[in-house]
Order: sequence, then C-alpha cells, then structure tokens
Amino acid sequence: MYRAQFPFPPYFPYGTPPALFAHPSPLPASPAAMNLASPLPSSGWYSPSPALSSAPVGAAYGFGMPSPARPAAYPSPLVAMSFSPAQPGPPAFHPPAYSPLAAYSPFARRAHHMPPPPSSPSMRGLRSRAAAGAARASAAAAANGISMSAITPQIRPRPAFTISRLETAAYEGQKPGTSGLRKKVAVMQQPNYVANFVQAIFDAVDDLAGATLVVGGDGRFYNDVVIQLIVRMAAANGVGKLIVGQNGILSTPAVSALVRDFGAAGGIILTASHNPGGPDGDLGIKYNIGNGGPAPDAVTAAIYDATKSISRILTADDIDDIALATPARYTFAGSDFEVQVVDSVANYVDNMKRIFDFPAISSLLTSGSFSMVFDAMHGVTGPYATAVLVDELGAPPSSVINGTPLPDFGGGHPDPNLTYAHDLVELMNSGKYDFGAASDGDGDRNMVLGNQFFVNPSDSVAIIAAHANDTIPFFARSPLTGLARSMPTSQALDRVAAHLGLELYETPTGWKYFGSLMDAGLISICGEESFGQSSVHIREKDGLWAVLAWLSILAANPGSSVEDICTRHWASYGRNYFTRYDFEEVDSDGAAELMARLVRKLDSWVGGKLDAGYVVRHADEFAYVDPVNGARASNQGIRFLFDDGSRIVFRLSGTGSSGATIRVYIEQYEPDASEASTPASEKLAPLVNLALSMSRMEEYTGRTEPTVIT
Ligand SMILES: O=P(O)(O)OC[C@H]1O[C@H](O)[C@H](O)[C@@H](O)[C@@H]1O
Repeated sequence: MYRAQFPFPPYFPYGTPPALFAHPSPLPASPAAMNLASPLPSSGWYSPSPALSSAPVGAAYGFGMPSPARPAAYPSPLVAMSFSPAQPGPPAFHPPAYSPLAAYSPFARRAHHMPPPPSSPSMRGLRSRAAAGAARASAAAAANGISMSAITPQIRPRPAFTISRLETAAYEGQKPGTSGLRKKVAVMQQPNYVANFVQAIFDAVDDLAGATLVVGGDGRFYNDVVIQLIVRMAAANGVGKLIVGQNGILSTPAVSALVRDFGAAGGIILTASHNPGGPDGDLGIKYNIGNGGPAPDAVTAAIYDATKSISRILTADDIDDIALATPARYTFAGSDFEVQVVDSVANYVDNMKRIFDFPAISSLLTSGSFSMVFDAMHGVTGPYATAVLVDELGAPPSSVINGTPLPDFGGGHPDPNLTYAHDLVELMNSGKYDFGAASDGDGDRNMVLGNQFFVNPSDSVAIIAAHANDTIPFFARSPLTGLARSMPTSQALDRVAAHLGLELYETPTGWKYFGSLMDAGLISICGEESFGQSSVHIREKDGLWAVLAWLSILAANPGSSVEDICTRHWASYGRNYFTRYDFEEVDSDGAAELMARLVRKLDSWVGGKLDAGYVVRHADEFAYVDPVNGARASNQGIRFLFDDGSRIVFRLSGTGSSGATIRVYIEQYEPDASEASTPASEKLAPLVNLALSMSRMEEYTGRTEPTVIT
C-alpha cells in the first residue's frame, strides 16, 4: 500500500498542522481530482490514486488546501507531499525544502515560506544547462537556453490512447470578441460547448499537426476541467506536444513568453481576463499564434466560421487526467504526443531578469526609505509577483496582497481600476506607501498608483516610453524603434514619439493589432488606455513588466515620488487630460441604437459650434489598415476630433459576456504646465457633459451615471 503524508508543522501555513488523513472511498482519479473536488477530512491517510502509484520513489505532488479563512475556496496554498511507493507503512518523509516539489515549484516554496532549496536543482540555472530532446519544442527551447529535461526531469509513461469521433451540433454565438470567446460559465458548461470551440481551433488553424502548443489559464473556475479536455482533444487532433502550466496556471504574458521561447505554434489561454470568475462568473478561451500574440482577425474569423459548421469532435477519452501539480513529461505508448507540465513562473522570471536592472530595483526596494504594495486581486499574478518582487528583489512578503489565485478571485472583480481594486486604493490613500500597483485576472493589465496619486494608463505608457532607453537595460541594448497606442488611448504617447523622433502608430483597440508592427520591428513599446502596456519582449501586454518599468524609473530618480515623475513629464510635454466613462451591462438594443444614431449624425456635427464652444473638426468611424500586412479593420469606434485637439470617442466593449458596455473616452490637451495639476474630473467636465448630451446616453440606456470612471 502506498502512502502519503503531509509535511511537518513548520511548513503548514495556517498554524494547525493537519494530521495524517485518509481520502474516503472512492479514491480520486488523480492528484488534480483530489485537489479540486475533495473536502479534506481531519485525520487519517490518503490512499494512492492510480496516478500516484505509478510515480517514482521520492516524487512529490502539491495539493490545494482549503484555507480555514475561506473554507469554500480552493485551491489555496499548495501543500507539499512526498511518498515512497517502495516502502510499506508510513512513507519516508522528505521535508519540502528538499523535495523535488520544493525544487521545482515556486508556488509550493512560497506557500510554505520556504527558502530556495540549497542543494536541489535550481530553476535559476536552467538556462545554462544542456538542452535535451529532439522534438521541435526542445530544439527551440535549447535555442533560448532552456533545458527541457532540467525543467521536467520525470518522464511518466502512459498507455496508448484511442481516438474517438463524437457527433456534435454547432452552437450559435461563438464569435470571439476583442480578446477571445468569453461567456458565462453556465453557457460554457453546455454539452460540447467548449469542445466545439476547441475543435474549431484545431480545424481552422493550419499546421497544428505535430506542432507544440502552450496551454494555461488564470486559474478561474472550470479552467481545470477545460485543460484536461484540451489534452484529450489535442492528442486526438495530432498535436505533437502540449506545454501546460503547473496547476494549469499561466499568466497571459507568461504564455506569450513560453510560446516564443519554446518555438510553439501557438497557445490556448483560458481566461476571461478582468471579468469576474466563479461558477456565476465568466470563462474565456483565447487562441494565440506563433509570435506569442493574440490571433489576428483573420484567424479568429476562421475559427468562428469553423464553429458554425462543426459536426464532429475528435477526442481521446481514455487519457486519464494529467497530474498538473508537478512538473513532469507525459508520454503515450504508440504515439509521439507528449504533455509537459512546466513551472509556471520560472521562465517569466528569467525573462524579467534579462530585461530589467534587478540590482538597481532591489536597492530601491530594500533601501528602507521606499515602500510598495502589489495587489494581485486573487488573479494569476500573485505567484509571479512574489517570485519577482519578494524572492528576487527583496521586497517584504507583505508587499504582495491578495496573492493567492482563487477560482472566483475571492468574489471580486479582478479589474485593476479605481473602482474594483479598492483594497489597493484604500492602502494608497492611507499615505503609507510610495508605490502601489494591481493587475487583473490573467496578469496582462496593470494599474499604477503613487502615494494618494493615480497614474492614468495613457500617461503610464508615455512615461515608460520617455524613460525606457535610459532606465531599462533591454532598451539600452536595443533602443526604441517606434511606439504605438490604441485609438482611444490619449495622445500623450504621440508627444513622446515626436520628441524622440519616432514613428507613432494608432491602432484599433485590442493587443492583436500591435503584433505585426512588433514582428516587423516597427515598434518597441505600446499601450492602451485599458490598463495595458508592454514591449517587444513578448506579444501581449504585461502587467508586471509595467510595474518593473515604473520601479526602474523610480530607482533611476532617487527621492522622486510617482507624482513627481508625472508632474515633471507634464511640465516637459504638456498634459493630455484623459478620462473614460463605462456604462456597463446596459441593454444591447439601446446601446446599438445609440451608436447607430451617432453614426447617422456624424457629418451634421462637423464644423458646427457645440456646447461650451467646442467645434468638431473631423468625425468618423475609425478604420485601420495594417501597414505591414494590409489587413483592414473597420467600425472600430466613433470619434469626434475637435479643433483644439480634444477628442470624444464612443465604443462598444468587446469583452463583456452579457448586455452591452458603452465606453466613452474623453481627452483634452493642456500645454501649460501651471494648469497641469487641475483634477481631471474638473478639467474634463465640459467635454464629459457634451459627450453625454451628444449621445443622449440617458435616453438610450436609462443611465445617468457610469458604473466605472477612470
Ligand atoms: O473591448 P473592451 O472591453 O474595451 O476591452 C478592450 C481590451 O480588451 C482586452 O483586454 C484586450 O486584451 C485589450 O487589448 C483591449 O484593449
């Protein structure tokens, strides 16, 4: 009988160590099943699952433990467990600091406040190790200095699988939005709903046979089920290799980095980003292409077309759940298909170390005169933030709050803005911290705050770009080539581009439009008003990257506060005042009529004098032709450009899952530095009122107030 034991008290994070305990019959099918489905009894033994019994001596798994504070939630910190199939009776016990799990799982290390294992193989050294494996991904990984065998030393052979062809019928409405397919969990849980969409990806995307795909998600409810489904369908559809994040968790920027570093054909990201999670929340599936970025319109259109005519699903239902808790490689008899579970954090941390001056940032964070707090909002970024900010840069562990990924984000709305990141906003308003930041469910968005000071995301990208060449080693080595922003984002970035003599590209909303510009070397940094900034290091926006960029600026300007940095920027460039009003989940028909009326009246407003003396110089529906590949995108928002340079933009959100969300973007330029400290709400009030009256917002939506103001 194989036995399992939980670790000694010092490693149990909640004070009272669990005694040994048994899992009730029937046995769970896999560690993953235990992790997610089982109430934990108070004492006894776990009996082995089939997956455990085939593991080698000394292997270790991590399991989710409900936190006493949140008994209904799963999986909170991992508990390391070691077992020895060779020994009868109680197992040989390996303290987690020296177990393979501790060595390969930053999650487990951090959950138990363990130091990096001194004598175990360290993730940090992976890049220098010899590459292994003949598969394409291994070769690409080797080219990037990553050793696949070092990341996942254990090969776990599985029996052969059989491919089944299941009849299915198309669902309507599987059209991806701004960033993938997002629906309520209940919609996604309909029979074959997710399987249809996944099959559509395999059918629509060329060259996936024999290719490598990266799969991971933000840990939200139902991710675990969908990952196992993708494994079975990938096997049946001839995919060569799946790289899966440990515990199924990967931030969106981490997926982008893995796709690029491992030469994968693409990635499937399970996230609805900043939308709420849990059984009543949203689920999302997004396909990224081989450059690591979101699929462009042509690919999402092909996937959507495939969903409309789908009639069969290919799956290998006899593949048992993959144990996602431990890095390992799963091979299958009679097939080249392989699943590789990788550390979710290590590759990302390595990349950040190559981009930023970690010693300089660390000096700031450990100087004793600087304090920061990072709110992961119970999204995916907690483990990444802890690895980077705490483990690498020396910030105190308390610097990361809400750092445990939870399937329902703790009941919150994981959107890092002034409304939903209220824990962070309160802390920053208390005046105790110099720097604050938050990121969203999947870690691509961020919000940056100073002491009682908000940095508008449009300003954030401009300020990062203005300082990049001087403060970020990555750009010292490869100076900025050009800059880009989405159309509604303020034109603060345009002024930096002009100052640096760089081209500025204005794209439609959606990160997918930056990819071709980056691939062609036309831009190095880009950003969106929707709390996103990133660079050419990957093809997604990257919340933690933006935080490190800000810390780099602060480290290079000793004694300057976040507010000082912004004020000096406005003094040099003038201030592009910007605000966004969101009218969330309004009636879809009313929203469509509001937009249609604005389009009908576009021309009639041009040249006329409106309230507060504003004169419309130009009005249109924004359309874009990609300068690299000629792809066209139309109907990308209605914009009114005024003769003083101000703008009002109306756009329907493409990321919601119910009703419609109208976004109103307002911008006004103030060249006079002495005027730059007026609050944005005051400065922009006349334009806001004009926007609301031009659109007849109340008449069409019944709303007098927005739900969110940025
Ligand atoms: O369509 P919206 O709700 O305005 O959201 C727009 C945003 O959606 C996602 O987050 C994309 O990754 C962003 O690139 C985009 O800016």
